[in-house]
Amino acid sequence: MTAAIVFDLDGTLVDSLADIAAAANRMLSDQGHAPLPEETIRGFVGNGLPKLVERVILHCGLSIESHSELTQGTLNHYNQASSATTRPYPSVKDALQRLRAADIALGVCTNKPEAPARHILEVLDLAQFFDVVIGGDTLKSRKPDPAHLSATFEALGTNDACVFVGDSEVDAETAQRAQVPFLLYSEGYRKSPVSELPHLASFDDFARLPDLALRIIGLSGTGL
Ligand SMILES: O=C(O)COP(=O)(O)O
Ligand SMILES: [Mg+2]
Repeated sequence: MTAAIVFDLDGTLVDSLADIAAAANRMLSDQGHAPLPEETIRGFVGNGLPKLVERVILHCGLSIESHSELTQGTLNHYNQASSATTRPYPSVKDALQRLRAADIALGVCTNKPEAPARHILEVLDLAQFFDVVIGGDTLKSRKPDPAHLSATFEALGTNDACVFVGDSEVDAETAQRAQVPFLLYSEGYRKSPVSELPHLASFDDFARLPDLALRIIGLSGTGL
């Protein structure tokens, strides 16, 4: 049996909001539209780039007919500067190191397109920890479809002793539908109070994650 932990990316492993907002605002600028505040765009993150662009279009009163073109335009901008300011949250790297040292297989299940997801993990020196990265455009399914998460665990070669770690309503729903224990990182892009999201435990500091996760998957660790 291989124990495995799968992580969400945006708002969980990395704080990527400023680069996402910059790409959306460059697309808006191409359309002659004023930029949106980062806080507004924060509320649009979670269901992947096409959905984010759809939310921007509706918010700004642009034509939904141009959805494909504006999604491609936003992705082009994002691919040019996806790691300009994006950084791991504090203690993420140490936590991943500890989990790998405990022989846990690690994967990423993100709604971000796979290419920028892999790029960010490389640039931030996090790619080394992950055997599997499945993006929002890798499969036909994406979170909250539980198939996206199940496929990530299957690719890691396990369907036992699993934990999913994420930051959002979408992640909580995905875990619930896939029947995987869910750990909620409370410092990401969630819109509702922690108490309204189904989760086994929450944490606000990655220094706490290894003990928490190891205890849940029954290996060791010291306390929830
Ligand atoms: O791209 C998004 O909308 C969210 O990405 P995430 O699944 O890594 O949080
Ligand atoms: Mg997220």
